[in-house]
Amino acid sequence: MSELPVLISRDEVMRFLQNGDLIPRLEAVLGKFSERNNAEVIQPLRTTIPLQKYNGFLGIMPAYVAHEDILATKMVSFYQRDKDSVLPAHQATVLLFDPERGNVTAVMDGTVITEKRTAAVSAISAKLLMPASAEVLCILGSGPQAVSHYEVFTEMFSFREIRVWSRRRERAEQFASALQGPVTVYSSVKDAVVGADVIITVTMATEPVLLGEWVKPGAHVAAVGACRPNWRELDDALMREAVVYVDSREGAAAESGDIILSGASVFAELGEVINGTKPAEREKTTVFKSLGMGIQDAVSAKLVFDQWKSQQLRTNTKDP
Ligand SMILES: NC(=O)C1=CN([C@@H]2O[C@H](COP(=O)(O)OP(=O)(O)OC[C@H]3O[C@@H](n4cnc5c(N)ncnc54)[C@H](O)[C@@H]3O)[C@@H](O)[C@H]2O)C=CC1
Ligand SMILES: O=C([O-])C1=[NH+]CCC1
Repeated sequence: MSELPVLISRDEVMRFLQNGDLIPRLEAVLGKFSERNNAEVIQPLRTTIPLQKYNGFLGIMPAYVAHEDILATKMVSFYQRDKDSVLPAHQATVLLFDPERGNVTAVMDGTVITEKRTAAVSAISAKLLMPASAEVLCILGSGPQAVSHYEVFTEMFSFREIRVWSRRRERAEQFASALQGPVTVYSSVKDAVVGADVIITVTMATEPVLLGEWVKPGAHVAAVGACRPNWRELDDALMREAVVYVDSREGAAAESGDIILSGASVFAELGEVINGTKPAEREKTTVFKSLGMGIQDAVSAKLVFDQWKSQQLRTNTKDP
């Protein structure tokens, strides 16, 4: 009989998942994924169940990463909430398996994993694609993804100015006052993005909020929202003018309204740039269209579990 799985809480995931450890693992697995060797990385397209009655979805994201021997599945629910709703938009759980025996070894909070690994992947895109002299960062949206993006972007890069816009100004103000450093709140998207070198879109919009005519030539856009084939965050002009990078070509072709509805062509996967098989067109306007991948959750969950086990070992050796 297999042992019962351990339960790893939100606070523990927060403590164990540090960007410095996470980013190299994400880069490695994105590179492996783009090699398209099915014996190395297996990640079917996300299965998404619509919950029409509640204006939401349940996404199921299994993955196997052979070089690290990680088998995991994330289940993530996401909802279009009313402006005044206090319910969270996203909640997730990750199951980590023993790939040899087939039993679940750990059940852990996946909400923090989703927040941190998504932001870390956007930071990898910026490291590769943003202009060399990027000074102004603009964040559109003020939810948990805005917070995790702010955290990793300020940890990894140094910006002279950071701007935020949100659908409700008071939410943007709350976001700005809860953070460590100075952030300027804008009431209009146009004013927020004009002149920005890096723009992160982390909204729940279903229609374009960011227009190409406002985007500075050579800027880098990390487009993180709009994960349904009929949802948009960016307009056709931006999608067609920019060099478009994605996390997964298959995922983008099936799920990204910004790509499907604009007819934009995908230039490369981030993993191809990491592998050196496609160039990073830093001097051009670039869009990284992120949708999220099960392999990103799998490597994050393994890192959390390894840290959890090390902590258990330290505690047990202290208390004979
Ligand atoms: N690419 C990826 O791997 C992942 C993407 N996401 C996506 O990132 C986005 C942000 O996630 P959270 O911060 O958790 O969401 P959230 O719902 O907590 O925050 C979303 C923000 O968008 C704003 N917003 C909502 N509807 C809008 C509209 N129609 N127009 C403009 N702004 C609007 C809200 O006011 C809020 O500031 C979502 O689209 C989510 O699905 C989330 C997880 C992973
Ligand atoms: O990768 C992910 O977990 C998600 N992408 C869009 C909504 C949730």
